[in-house]
Amino acid sequence: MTLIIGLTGGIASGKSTVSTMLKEMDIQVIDADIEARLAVQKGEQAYKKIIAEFGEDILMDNGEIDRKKLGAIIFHDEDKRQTLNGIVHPEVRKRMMTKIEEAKKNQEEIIVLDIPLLFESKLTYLVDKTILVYVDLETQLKRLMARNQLTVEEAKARINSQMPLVDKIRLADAVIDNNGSIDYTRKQLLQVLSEWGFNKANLRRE
Ligand SMILES: CC(C)(COP(=O)(O)OP(=O)(O)OC[C@H]1O[C@@H](n2cnc3c(N)ncnc32)[C@H](O)[C@@H]1O)[C@@H](O)C(=O)NCCC(=O)NCCS
Ligand SMILES: Nc1ncnc2c1ncn2[C@@H]1O[C@H](COP(=O)(O)OP(=O)(O)OP(=O)(O)O)[C@@H](O)[C@H]1O
Repeated sequence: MTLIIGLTGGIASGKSTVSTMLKEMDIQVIDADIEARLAVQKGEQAYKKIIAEFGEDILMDNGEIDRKKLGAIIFHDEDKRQTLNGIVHPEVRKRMMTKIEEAKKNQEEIIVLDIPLLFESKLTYLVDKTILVYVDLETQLKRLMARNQLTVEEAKARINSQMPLVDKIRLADAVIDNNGSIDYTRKQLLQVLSEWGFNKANLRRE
């Protein structure tokens, strides 16, 4: 039986940092952000629907969607965000389901679904266990501004478009505190996996 873990958090809380650690342990990670990018490439169904809703102004010269422009719109407008979600999320779900089926066929011990909006989008039915990567608001804001070179206002708009991280704590099976060092985060991850019956030895495929 494949154990399916849902890895979630908030924007810039450290999901990619944890998913890199998981990949280093040879665990397959399916990343919703990557699937969402693929789903809106030129020519895809979602691409066409986005242009129909948002107009050609959101395109770059090469015809691909200008993610910066679309982000500036949807992170400041709840209705438009819901419209975009309604177009993109079903495609992301389909793509993830296909990958889950493949991983199950390959008899993977564990697979991890990295889904930022796991709780907001009520996708927990896809997974057996959930891990929340938690940081406090101050750290989240600081790291998001630094990583994406955003102003305080831009960063706050993105954070406020998601369920507060503190509210996700009670919804998760395990919480990893990522306010500290990367090493401390790795230790907690190994601890959670070991509580669920996996250790370094049985994780690594020879
Ligand atoms: C708005 C878009 C174009 C911005 O692209 P950009 O390259 O700047 O950001 P990226 O896609 O890497 O997302 C970064 C983070 O933003 C947050 N985020 C993205 N979309 C949303 C959303 N609709 N609601 C809340 N948070 C979101 C997530 O934490 C995500 O990890 C893009 O995020 C998008 O198409 N979003 C809609 C699809 C979606 O919900 N993706 C998130 C997981 S399925
Ligand atoms: N423990 C840590 N100490 C210092 N910096 C960290 C730590 N964890 C993550 N970071 C940094 O914080 C930023 C956000 O981390 P990461 O990209 O892993 O978050 P994320 O949850 O995947 O973000 P998003 O969902 O927005 O893509 C990155 O610049 C990363 O290098």
